[in-house]
Amino acid sequence: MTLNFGVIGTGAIGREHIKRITDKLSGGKIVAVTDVNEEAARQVVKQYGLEALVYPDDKSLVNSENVDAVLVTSWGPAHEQNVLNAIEAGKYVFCEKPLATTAEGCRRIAEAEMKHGKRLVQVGFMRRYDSGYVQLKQAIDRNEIGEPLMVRCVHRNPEVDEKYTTQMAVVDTLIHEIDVLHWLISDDYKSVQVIYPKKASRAHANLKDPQLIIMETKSGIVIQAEVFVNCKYGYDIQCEVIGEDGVAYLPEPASIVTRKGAKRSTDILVEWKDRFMDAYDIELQDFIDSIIKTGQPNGPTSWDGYIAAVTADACVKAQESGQKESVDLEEKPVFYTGKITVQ
Ligand SMILES: NC(=O)c1ccc[n+]([C@@H]2O[C@H](COP(=O)([O-])OP(=O)(O)OC[C@H]3O[C@@H](n4cnc5c(N)ncnc54)[C@H](O)[C@@H]3O)[C@@H](O)[C@H]2O)c1
Ligand SMILES: O[C@H]1[C@H](O)[C@@H](O)[C@H](O)[C@@H](O)[C@H]1O
Repeated sequence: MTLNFGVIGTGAIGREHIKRITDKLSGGKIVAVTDVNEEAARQVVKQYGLEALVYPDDKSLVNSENVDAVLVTSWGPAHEQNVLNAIEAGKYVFCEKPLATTAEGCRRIAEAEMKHGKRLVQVGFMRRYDSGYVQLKQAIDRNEIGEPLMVRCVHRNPEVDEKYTTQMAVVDTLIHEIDVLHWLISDDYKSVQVIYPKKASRAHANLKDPQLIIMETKSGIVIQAEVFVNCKYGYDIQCEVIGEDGVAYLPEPASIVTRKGAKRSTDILVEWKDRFMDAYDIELQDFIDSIIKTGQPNGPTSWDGYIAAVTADACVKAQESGQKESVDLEEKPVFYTGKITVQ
């Protein structure tokens, strides 16, 4: 069986996913595309030689009989409606982060999915598929460093444009750590706090950058996460888990080491799409395979999207208040507690 995809949003990551489904992965085919900029969608069909129709809007694409699964790679504020339309049509959906820009929006998606009665949605939290994070989780789960006490992590981008706001440091960037860390340490967030260090001179006038976010979990683990989106030197993701008996580090991407001119050096990546290239491949292949084999997606759920959004909302509140803010999560519905096994 082939899973026929309709893509909403043919911008940067939309094109990346279209390329990987077409050229690298198995079991999926792009049959429909749409973008508010229709010309951009036409261009993508031409550029990648797709046998795909261009639809005038997301609703007509979602309702097309040819489309089995919808790939949502539009701007964040459009995601909620895109996903709700897909659920209403009974279609599978792979939605890039954020699932919705508010916790209420994620809740509405989870309600609609539960009402449908079967899992349809997977959220693009690709770090759970990154081999480095997977190894780190295995080390923690095998008790190799003892009980985790603290986590230190870094999320640095070389630069951002003028549209990037102080809030986006949380809802667009930290959201990856918010998702992957509670999965990594199998704990829930209790409170968050945001500290603004001295502002980087390269950050534009309205952007507070860098930011230090402190998150405390229910069991008392303290996480220090740095977001610095004008670091200039590269795209740098670091994570260090400090346990009772030892410390475990997220592996650095493989790179050759050179010795030259009295220096020993390794490269640092610059683009986000290169840093998690394999993880994007694996997450989308898992989406395709699990649907074909089990009739349901297997990866991060709408409820994971909801947890991330509630935590992000608390961080935004903390950005404004300067105080510690609580993370108030509803209890996970039974619908989202099971794990599907892909043979
Ligand atoms: N997982 C990751 O690491 C990762 C990386 C990059 C982007 N993203 C997420 O993917 C999404 C897209 O990001 P991007 O960098 O590709 O942005 P982008 O601006 O390059 O592309 C977005 C595209 O969506 C189109 N669009 C917007 N609203 C639409 C709508 N309602 N219907 C149809 N088309 C619409 C735009 O015209 C644009 O072509 C964002 O939510 C972003 O956070 C995730
Ligand atoms: O949308 C991008 C993407 O999610 C990257 O992984 C992150 O590093 C950037 O900060 C964000 O703007």
